Amino acid sequence: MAPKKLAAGNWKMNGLTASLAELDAIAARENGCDVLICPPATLITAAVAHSGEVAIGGQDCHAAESGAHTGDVSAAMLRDAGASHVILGHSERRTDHGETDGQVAQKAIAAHEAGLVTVICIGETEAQRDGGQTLDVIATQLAGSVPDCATAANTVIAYEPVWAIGTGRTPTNDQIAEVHALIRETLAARFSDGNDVTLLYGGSVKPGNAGEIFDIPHVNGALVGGASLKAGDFGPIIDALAAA
Ligand SMILES: O=C(CO)COP(=O)(O)O
Repeated sequence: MAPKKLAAGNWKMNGLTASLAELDAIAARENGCDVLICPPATLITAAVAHSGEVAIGGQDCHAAESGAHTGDVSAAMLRDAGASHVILGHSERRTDHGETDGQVAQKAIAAHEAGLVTVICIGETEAQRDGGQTLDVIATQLAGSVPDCATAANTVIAYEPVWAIGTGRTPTNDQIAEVHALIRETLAARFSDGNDVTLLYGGSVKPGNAGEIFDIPHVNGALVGGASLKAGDFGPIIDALAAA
């Protein structure tokens, strides 16, 4: 089995009911590869009714099944709302909420138990890249954030350099290739089906740079923020992936 291609959109804290028109437009296309949209939790149930072949995911979940965790959402709740995927360990959660690799792994275990596919995010800060620590950071985050129950069927890894998110800056193709090769090598050594895990790149992916990024070895798709909010931007990214 080869890794599946996946075009994933992370709407972050954007989207009201009216935004589902964008999802309708994506669902109505001939997409030619797997597509996932992760709207805010408030929209998941409504999004599922609009999604057609497009998968719907959450943006985070709690590691516990239920309990006194005001404001949090469990993996079972996401599943119950119709989600099939959940993003975990996004750098905005690692930075804003102090999430650690160990916590991300616990959430991933809970998500897999609930039957969700996890999209586990890793990536270096600008200071870490400037300090020559990128590959060490990636290796540490992979070892700590990806649980032993991960398989190619229940896990997707997204490499998102923190300094490339929402900035319009992207690493060079060689820099992306170097990190993706390390991720592939690490997963292949640790998991029997590690060669089949879908690997995404994320950070300022746009219609204009998507084709070039999808030609990089071991890049099987993208996790797209801003450009996933409008079907007119996300559609050409999906097409570039389908054509890659
Ligand atoms: O963080 C991201 C996706 O999770 C990337 O965001 P942008 O595509 O807006 O840079």
